[in-house]
Amino acid sequence: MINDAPAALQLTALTKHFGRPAVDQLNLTVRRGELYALLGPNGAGKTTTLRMVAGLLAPDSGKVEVFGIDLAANPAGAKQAMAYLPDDPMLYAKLKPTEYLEFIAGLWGIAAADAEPRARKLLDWLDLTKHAHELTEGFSRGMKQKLALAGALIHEPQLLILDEPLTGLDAAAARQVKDLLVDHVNGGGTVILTTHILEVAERLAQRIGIIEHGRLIAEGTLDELRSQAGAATLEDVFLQLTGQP
Ligand SMILES: Nc1ncnc2c1ncn2[C@@H]1O[C@H](COP(=O)(O)OP(=O)(O)OP(=O)(O)O)[C@@H](O)[C@H]1O
Repeated sequence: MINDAPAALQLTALTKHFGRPAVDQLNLTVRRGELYALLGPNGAGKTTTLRMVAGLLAPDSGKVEVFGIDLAANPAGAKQAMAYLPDDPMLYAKLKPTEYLEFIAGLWGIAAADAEPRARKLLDWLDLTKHAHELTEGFSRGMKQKLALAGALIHEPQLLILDEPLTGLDAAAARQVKDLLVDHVNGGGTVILTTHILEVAERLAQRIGIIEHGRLIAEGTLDELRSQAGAATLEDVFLQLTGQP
């Protein structure tokens, strides 16, 4: 049962101000084996939250724990267990996908003999094998997004943290990425993602959190959210809770 599973990610009173609060005393738990969708209007604090979880932005206060490891006390240990895919991933234009993945694997200290089959499997999975020998500078946005995802997965992290992973992907690419995420969770892994595509949250997430002004204003399964709000669809729940017309 997911509800009884230990926490993969635990945020306690996480806070970040940029002049005004972007993330405000945020408490959030994602259980092991869960796909958790974090929704919120523009500027709600989703990306700021994920960047703090990934260790790219220091919180003003509060705590991030990844599988019980305190990110501030043991950043290397916490980061080993997770992967972060930003919404505008950076690739190296002059590398080919295989070279890129081997380079990232090298940063994680993965031996070439282990990295090579993993890279091959990921490229295959994301339908990039036919582009394996092309420079990434010629890649479309969707191809770059998929390669960045492969790079995030190369060290076989248990926790995937994904900021808008499906934006800009065509239907086939979106399906590949969704299948990969579902597969990760079915294999015992954990995913937290942000999305503005409510259908993605409805179809993929075991639990959904809605954040506004840096605070969690609702959380639950799709059915729980619908019945709490007395609304028929997630879109109705979302617009009702975030006070949008
Ligand atoms: N580096 C920064 N400097 C100043 N303000 C920032 C910075 N990063 C984020 N903010 C502010 O923090 C707030 C939260 O932004 P954040 O990007 O986390 O929102 P979001 O929920 O991811 O929004 P979106 O859905 O539009 O991507 C916003 O008011 C934003 O302007």
